[in-house]
Amino acid sequence: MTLSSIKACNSPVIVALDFNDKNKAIELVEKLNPSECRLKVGKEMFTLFGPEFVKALVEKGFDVFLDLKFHDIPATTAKACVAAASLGVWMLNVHASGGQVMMQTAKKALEENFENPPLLIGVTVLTSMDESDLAGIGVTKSAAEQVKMLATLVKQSGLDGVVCSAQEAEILRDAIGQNFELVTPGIRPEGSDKGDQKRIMTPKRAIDSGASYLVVGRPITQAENPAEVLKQINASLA
Ligand SMILES: O=c1ccn([C@@H]2O[C@H](COP(=O)(O)O)[C@@H](O)[C@H]2O)c(=O)[nH]1
Repeated sequence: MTLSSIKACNSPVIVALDFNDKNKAIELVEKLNPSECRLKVGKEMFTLFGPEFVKALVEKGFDVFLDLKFHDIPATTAKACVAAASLGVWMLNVHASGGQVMMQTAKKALEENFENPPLLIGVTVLTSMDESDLAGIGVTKSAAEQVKMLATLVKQSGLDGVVCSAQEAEILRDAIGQNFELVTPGIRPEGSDKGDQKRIMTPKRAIDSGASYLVVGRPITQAENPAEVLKQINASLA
C-alpha cells in the first residue's frame, strides 16, 4: 500500500497502543486499516521503541497521535514539540497546566518550523481523576469546572483543542464553540471494564455530547478480536 493510495480516516476512533511488546503491537496494527481508525503512541511504547516505531506507523499510512504530554519550561517544551512533529505525527500534546506562555511558545515553534504543523492540544484533567484526586493536589473546583478553566486557557493560547473526558464535552462546546478539537479518552463500550478510568462514557454518547475523537485502548487492545470490537464501535457511531 502506498501513502497516496490510502483513504482519509472515516472514524473518530484513536486506538491507544499501550504494549510493552512491539511484535504484539504490530500484530494488532496489521489487522487495522488507516481509513477505519487512527493510532496513539504513548509514553510506554515511545520509551521502549522510540521514534522509529512512530515513523513506521506513519509510513503505514496511519494518522498518529503522539501522546507524550510535554510539561516543562517554555523553551524545552517547544523544542520537544518540534522534535515530535519531525516524526510526521498528526497530533501531539502538552499539559495545559504548563501555562499560557509554555503553550503559546510551543504553538509558535511548530508554526515556524513546519508548513503543515501537527495539531497541538492541551491536556486538561486526566480521565483517571475525580474530585477527590483533584482535592489531593489542592484543586477544590469540580472536575468539570477545572477542565473548563484549563480548556479556556488552551483556546486563548491558540492551540487546536484539548484532551478532556467526554463528560465535559457539552460544557466545553457551550463555552468554547465548535472550532476546537475535543479528544476524549476514558471511552468504554457498554459492559467493558473501567480499569483505572474514573470519568468515562460510551462511544455513542461521547460523540452525541460533542467529542471530536474517541481514544480507546484496552477495550480494543485486550479484546480477543480487536478488529471486530473496533468495527462494532464504528458501527455504533454510524
Ligand atoms: O486524560 C487522559 C489522557 C490520556 N489518556 C491515555 O488514553 C489511553 C486510554 O486507554 P484505555 O485503555 O482506553 O483506558 C491511555 O493510553 C492513556 O494514557 C487517558 O486515559 N486519559
